[in-house]
Amino acid sequence: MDAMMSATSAAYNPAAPALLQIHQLSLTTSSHGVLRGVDMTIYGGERVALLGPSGTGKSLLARALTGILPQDVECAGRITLSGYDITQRHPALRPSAARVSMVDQDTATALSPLHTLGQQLMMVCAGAGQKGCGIRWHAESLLDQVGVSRSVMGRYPAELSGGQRQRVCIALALACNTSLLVADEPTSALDAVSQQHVLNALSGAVPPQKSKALFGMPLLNRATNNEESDSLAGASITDDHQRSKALLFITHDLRAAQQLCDRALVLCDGKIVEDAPIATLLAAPQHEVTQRMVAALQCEQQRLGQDATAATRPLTTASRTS
Ligand SMILES: Nc1ncnc2c1ncn2[C@@H]1O[C@H](COP(=O)(O)OP(=O)(O)OP(=O)(O)O)[C@@H](O)[C@H]1O
Repeated sequence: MDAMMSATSAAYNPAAPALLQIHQLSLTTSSHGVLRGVDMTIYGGERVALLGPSGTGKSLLARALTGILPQDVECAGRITLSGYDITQRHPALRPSAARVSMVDQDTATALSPLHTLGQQLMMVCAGAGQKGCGIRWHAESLLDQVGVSRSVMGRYPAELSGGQRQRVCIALALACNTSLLVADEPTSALDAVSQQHVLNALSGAVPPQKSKALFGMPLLNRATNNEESDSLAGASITDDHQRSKALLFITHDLRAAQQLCDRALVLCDGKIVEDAPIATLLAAPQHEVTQRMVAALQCEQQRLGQDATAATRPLTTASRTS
């Protein structure tokens, strides 16, 4: 029994300071080292953009978080989520608090063409513990949340637009009720209007923290005085892990990152080379790769006649347009 427990339960450290902590993560394919000692931290309530040139390993990093890496990719280092060590741990072997939901660019891999969207959503809701009539009610309320009409419940994926399908995938991710949502280029195949709907849905999926004063403050610091931290946060560290959600948004679209995220990480040559609030990163990029990305954005904005130094406009509410 003990052996079975240790095979299926991830080691838990209730004093872990962050929601997600990646320490010296290295991913090596049969041909080369993709990640070489990545360190990164995400706190509960944060919306973090992961930027970087094509082929630098952003999607592989996302797969390492979900626990489903390609077989030929070797993994070293440590990943902790909600206090659990999830390094190379299959989702089925993780406690629910340490699972990651993923929204991909390609909705075809996430949705079955043979089942209605209602069937698929209700199946996930049931798997996540909803019961009886609550299953349909919960599925429909998730569609409301991502701004898709409840009428899609009886339709098949092929009957929806790409943007609607992507938002249903966000609803599916929400149904899983995980603490970390990873969205890997969810808007790159969409037109501008659909992109905005998807960004709104993601924004509603991981709302900003209630108390801005606590935003981004490491929980470890909050915990130095337990009484004070409890009254400040209204919760213990463990409660924080359980309640707060975070978003990792992988994108090449700096404008989308600017709208949605509070902070950005830049991945290049196997490492995080820049980690800054998104407004700081756009105003004063430090690494040459970031400088190139920001220069490209400014060129595009000038071409479109927009103000290249426009302030960040974080999204706070999801639209209800279908
Ligand atoms: N299953 C695999 N087996 C071997 N190599 C792989 C595998 N998947 C990805 N790679 C390699 O890993 C590297 C990183 O790929 P990845 O898709 O993570 O990059 P990315 O930063 O997400 O790129 P993009 O921004 O273009 O999506 C690439 O060199 C890619 O060829």
